[in-house]
Amino acid sequence: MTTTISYEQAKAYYEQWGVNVDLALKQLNQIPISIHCWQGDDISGFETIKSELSGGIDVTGNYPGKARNGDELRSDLEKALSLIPGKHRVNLHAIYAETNGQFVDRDEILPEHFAKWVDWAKQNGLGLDFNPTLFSHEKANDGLTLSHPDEHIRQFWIDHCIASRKIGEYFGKELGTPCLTNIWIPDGYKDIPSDRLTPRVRLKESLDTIFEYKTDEKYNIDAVESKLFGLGSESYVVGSHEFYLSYAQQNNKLCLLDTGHFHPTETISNKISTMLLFNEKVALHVSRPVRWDSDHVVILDDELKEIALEIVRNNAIERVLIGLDFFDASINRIAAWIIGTRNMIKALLYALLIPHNYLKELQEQGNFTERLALIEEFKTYPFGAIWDHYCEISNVPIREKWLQEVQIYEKDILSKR
Ligand SMILES: C[C@H](O)[C@H](O)[C@@H](O)C(=O)CO
Ligand SMILES: [Mn+2]
Repeated sequence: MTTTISYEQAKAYYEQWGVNVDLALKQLNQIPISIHCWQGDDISGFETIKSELSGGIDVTGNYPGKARNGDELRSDLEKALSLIPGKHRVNLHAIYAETNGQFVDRDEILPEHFAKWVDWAKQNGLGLDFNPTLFSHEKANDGLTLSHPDEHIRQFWIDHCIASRKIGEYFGKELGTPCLTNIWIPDGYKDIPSDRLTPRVRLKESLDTIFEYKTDEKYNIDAVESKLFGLGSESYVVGSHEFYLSYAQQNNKLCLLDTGHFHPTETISNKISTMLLFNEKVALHVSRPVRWDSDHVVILDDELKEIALEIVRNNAIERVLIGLDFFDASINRIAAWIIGTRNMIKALLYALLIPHNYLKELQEQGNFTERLALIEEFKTYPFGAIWDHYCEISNVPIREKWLQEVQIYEKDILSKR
């Protein structure tokens, strides 16, 4: 069934307001979303000595068919990518190194351990992003890494982060698109600390040492990700938002905002404009916190739309690097990727179809009645027909038709694992 007629009608509704729908679709097509590989295997990774998931994060659910190795994970990602419109990126963690069964500790990982990912990314026209993994390891068992009182443990994680940035640089060189290498650490305390400063002094020193090793920004971009609390670090997290906001500013690094890493009613949409005013770029981990940093699959809710509106109306499409960060093991993992990523793209399309200049003018004039009336009316404009058209011209299934393909893949592939 074609959607052309309803698309033309829908387009006319938006064009009345001066919205150039064809241009919006072109812009949308150029926004890469960095899709996190770890939804595909519940953040297990491929290390020869596997540790339990730690770091104050948790994956719940036991849906069958999770990827057990690189080939399976790449095949699952390919399936998901084939059902998502646009050209995107894949975000890896260090635990996804492939070492041919040899034990390689985290401080010794090398670009060659990611050669299969790079070959695959080349074949599929994808960019790669990267994260050192400072959890699920015996040297992170007490929940402390770069701020650890023991200098040998700190050094181990410093070496891991430097090794990771070299891998990021290798990705950027090989793939012709810079890799975002993002450092997140779990460090914190369950109970009220007697000293908040000393661990932060150590974290700052560790980061300074990590960044003393210079990478070429053409190939590798560094980011630091904050957090408010985790499981077991409810009272204090060393790498708080203020810590990294200040660190990133002072050291010309990107500050990464994860939507699940703030107080439950605090939104990151309200932070983007300020951060854009004082920083060249901002990075995001879009997730969905339900009561806590639960990393539920991203849905098309008000906050997601508001994030997209902030990116689009502030002309910041190239300045906000959008990554996803959710993990749900209670549903088909490929469907999880598709639902979350399609929702992120839908939110961006929604934002691209709003007459922002007119709404901004209304605000300047103090015409809050018309501002509210239009914002609300645009919510029920025929957005779905434009989305369907975008899927159609992108050669991916429209509406829920992608689900059949996932069900077939589940029957043929996942159920046999
Ligand atoms: C896998 C983690 O979600 C990730 O590294 C980090 O970005 C995070 O958000 C921890 O809560
Ligand atoms: Mn995150």
